[in-house]
Amino acid sequence: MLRIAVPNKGSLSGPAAEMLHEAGYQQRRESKELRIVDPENEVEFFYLRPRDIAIYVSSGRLDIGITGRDLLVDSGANAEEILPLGFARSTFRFAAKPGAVAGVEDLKGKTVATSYEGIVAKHLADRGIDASVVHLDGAVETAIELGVAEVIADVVETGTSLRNAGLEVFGEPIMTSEALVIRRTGADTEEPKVQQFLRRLQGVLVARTYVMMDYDIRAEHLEEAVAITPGLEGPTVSPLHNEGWVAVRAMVPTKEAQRIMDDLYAIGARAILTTAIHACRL
Ligand SMILES: Nc1ncnc2c1ncn2[C@@H]1O[C@H](COP(=O)(O)OP(=O)(O)OP(=O)(O)O)[C@@H](O)[C@H]1O
Ligand SMILES: O=P(O)(O)OC[C@H]1O[C@H](OP(=O)(O)OP(=O)(O)O)[C@H](O)[C@@H]1O
Ligand SMILES: [Mg+2]
Repeated sequence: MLRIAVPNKGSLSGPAAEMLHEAGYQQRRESKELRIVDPENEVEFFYLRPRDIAIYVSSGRLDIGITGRDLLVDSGANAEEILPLGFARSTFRFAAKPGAVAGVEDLKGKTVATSYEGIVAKHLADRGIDASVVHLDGAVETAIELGVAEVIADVVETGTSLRNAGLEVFGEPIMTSEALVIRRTGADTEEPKVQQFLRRLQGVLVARTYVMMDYDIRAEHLEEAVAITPGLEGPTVSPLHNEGWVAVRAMVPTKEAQRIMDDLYAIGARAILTTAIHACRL
């Protein structure tokens, strides 16, 4: 039975459970449940604190975990990312009162508050900057107002929390993060059960990012049309009853669907339709 760690709280937990559900796995019904068995898929899910997941996976007791890249790096655990999942996207950045700090080189002798001590201490050490790091559990933005630190390093998504606290980012992002599937470093990812799990999640990712596009076009414009919609392995082309015309079917990225429809229309395609993909195995 495959043993998988899933975040039990915070920004990762809802989207992770939703993705697993879309991939056909049973998920817990109550937020207090700490583990469930999905006998049909031969998987056991453990609901753990996101921060602890890399540690469990590195111990080898759990086969796979879902966590954030920033949490993985911060933990220093012996685990590696095997599939990025595209949600909980964020950057990790320094911030301070406007004008208080010119750049990272200015941090010498200052105090930095953060919940990600591992990332910050390494970032400073790599640059030979001697600054103090204070660990706080959360709501780090308030640390400056309350005099605990001059600088913070925290997760930034929209920047709203920083703005509300009257703070500004400075320097380059320390890292960019998103949710990941992780595995113990060096563990065999070719194992059939692991591969099946990854293929299912990849199916969800593809279904979320692609739509199926169908259209009719005169055969003499087919090559031009195929250049616009190359599909994954190549589009399906079928003859139409109406001589001189063909029907084309190809997957296209959802974000580009409207632009692609305009381009196809411009070269003479008609009856251009898109349909959602509910599940897929590439
Ligand atoms: N506002 C956000 N937008 C996107 N991702 C976020 C956001 N806040 C946290 N994350 C990501 O979620 C993960 C942190 O999960 P965790 O559950 O510890 O934090 P949280 O969502 O801040 O929850 P908590 O309420 O426990 O602080 C990290 O990978 C982080 O990058
Ligand atoms: O840039 P934004 O869109 O504002 O998002 C970033 C904020 O979201 C998270 O906070 P959370 O609500 O989890 O509280 P926490 O600081 O206590 O973890 C994170 O720690 C930032 O504070
Ligand atoms: Mg938080």
